[in-house]
Amino acid sequence: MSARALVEVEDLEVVLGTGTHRTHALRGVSLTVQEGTSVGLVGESGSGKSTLAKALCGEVPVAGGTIWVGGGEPVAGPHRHTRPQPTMLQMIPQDPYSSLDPRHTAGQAIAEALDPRRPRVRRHRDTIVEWLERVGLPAGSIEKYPHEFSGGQRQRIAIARALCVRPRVIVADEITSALDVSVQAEILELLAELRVDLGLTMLFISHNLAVVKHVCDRVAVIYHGSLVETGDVEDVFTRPREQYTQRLLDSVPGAPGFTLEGD
Ligand SMILES: Nc1ncnc2c1ncn2[C@@H]1O[C@H](COP(=O)(O)OP(=O)(O)OP(=O)(O)O)[C@@H](O)[C@H]1O
Repeated sequence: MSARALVEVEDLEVVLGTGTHRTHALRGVSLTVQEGTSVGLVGESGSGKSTLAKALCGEVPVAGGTIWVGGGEPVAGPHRHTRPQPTMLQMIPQDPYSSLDPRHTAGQAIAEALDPRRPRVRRHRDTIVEWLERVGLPAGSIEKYPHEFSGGQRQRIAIARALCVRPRVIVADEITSALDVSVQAEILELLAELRVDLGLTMLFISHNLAVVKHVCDRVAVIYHGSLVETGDVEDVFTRPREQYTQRLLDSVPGAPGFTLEGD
């Protein structure tokens, strides 16, 4: 693992399902995420983006290859399958409607992340309020239940839950796809601010190339389970080397030179 790499994936193979539903979801994937950078992962639906995110979090079995998160021993590799330390890597879930337990208040949700063995709101009140405010929610949100929040507010709670343990790496898998277009930009703006404040390293998965261009320094293009092109986001999007990347860029309305609103 190179000196500043926080995530390193080497020759990763993932096979999902059984029998006729068996899919070779990742084939020989190698990827490095350097500390402090934001790497976008793009590719069409079914190309393997979520599978790679899950493999990093230890949520799918690895059939071959090795994953390191934060150096030291690999988290996944031959005869080894563990989850990264919560303080090393956290995932922000895609759907804030299903990721929060409807029976738990926002305060409880954050307390569970902070202290899974003793998730007492009273004990962690100050830290919980600090995180609620940091993600743009009032302190009074601590007593409220998920159904009392909008989708965007729920995603703010999910972000607070992921970041309150101060992970060094964040995996964000389509974190705005379940939200109204009007709040998507607000959530991305919040994530960008927190990333700078906390010096986070990020793997950012999105089918929206304009958003990736806005949020990421580097990009990796995945096609049928294999990485076909990796590089500086500006270079790859303006001078793609691979035909598949060009096709992906051509599928964006208005490409080339596509922009995000306000970009
Ligand atoms: N549990 C499973 N069993 C069998 N095949 C699966 C399973 N989960 C995913 N797959 C298959 O693995 C491949 C990669 O899926 P994955 O969800 O990683 O793609 P994706 O790029 O994230 O797609 P999307 O953009 O639609 O979320 C797809 O062919 C998918 O059908």
